[in-house]
Amino acid sequence: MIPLVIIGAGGHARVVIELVRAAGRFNIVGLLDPAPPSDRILGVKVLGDDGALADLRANGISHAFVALGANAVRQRVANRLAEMDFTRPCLAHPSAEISPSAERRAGSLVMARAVLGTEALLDEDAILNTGAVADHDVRLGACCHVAPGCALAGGVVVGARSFLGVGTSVRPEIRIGSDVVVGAGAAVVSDLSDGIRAIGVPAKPMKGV
Ligand SMILES: CC(=O)SCCNC(=O)CCNC(=O)[C@H](O)C(C)(C)COP(=O)(O)OP(=O)(O)OC[C@H]1O[C@@H](n2cnc3c(N)ncnc32)[C@H](O)[C@@H]1OP(=O)(O)O
Repeated sequence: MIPLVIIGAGGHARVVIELVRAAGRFNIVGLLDPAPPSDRILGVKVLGDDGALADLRANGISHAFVALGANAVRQRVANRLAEMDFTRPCLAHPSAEISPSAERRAGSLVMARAVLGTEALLDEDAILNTGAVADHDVRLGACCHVAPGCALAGGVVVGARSFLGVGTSVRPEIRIGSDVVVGAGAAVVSDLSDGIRAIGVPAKPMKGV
């Protein structure tokens, strides 16, 4: 078992802890969080905040995973880990369906019962959450988050740090830019440019944004 430190102690981190235990490859040595809800989360000790990273690295811990839901924050912490020469593993729940031709990059996460299809890409620190489907040739950008139950048809592209709310459906070949937010239950049937917040069926930009 490879020792692993997890950054984060919130709801997302709790799901990651259970996923790591189910996958069986890593031994969680502790969590780092500046304001944890308690000093133990699902039995894992909180060791301090990010300030503990240097000591952990010096003591031979080489693997770390960022379990923070906020996309921009996750990216910032992941960059710091990379600078400190930590390895960010790709994690996947054993019940996930990952095509042998799909590509996953450092720090990416595939939750329970999610599907990553043929020649799909899950870029660095991106999240494919519980039961979400990213079908063939989908490209999920760095630090994006596809929430539970989303359905992305073939060839969809999602840019860096974009967030697709729970149950979003996306038509084939659609391009969603970077830093986009799509509201829960939306149906995306036309391209969305960078920075847009969109809701509804069909998805339209939110008023005043
Ligand atoms: C494991 C996990 O839990 S992963 C996390 C999953 N989380 C999600 O899926 C959350 C997705 N978030 C949303 O859908 C949010 O509502 C957002 C981001 C789209 C908008 O949030 P806010 O900016 O706070 O919007 P707010 O709640 O103030 O609503 C503004 C208006 O938009 C409407 N609205 C908000 N979200 C939606 C939506 N998804 N679809 C349709 N209408 C919506 C509201 O009814 C409201 O309408 P009104 O002005 O007529 O009253």
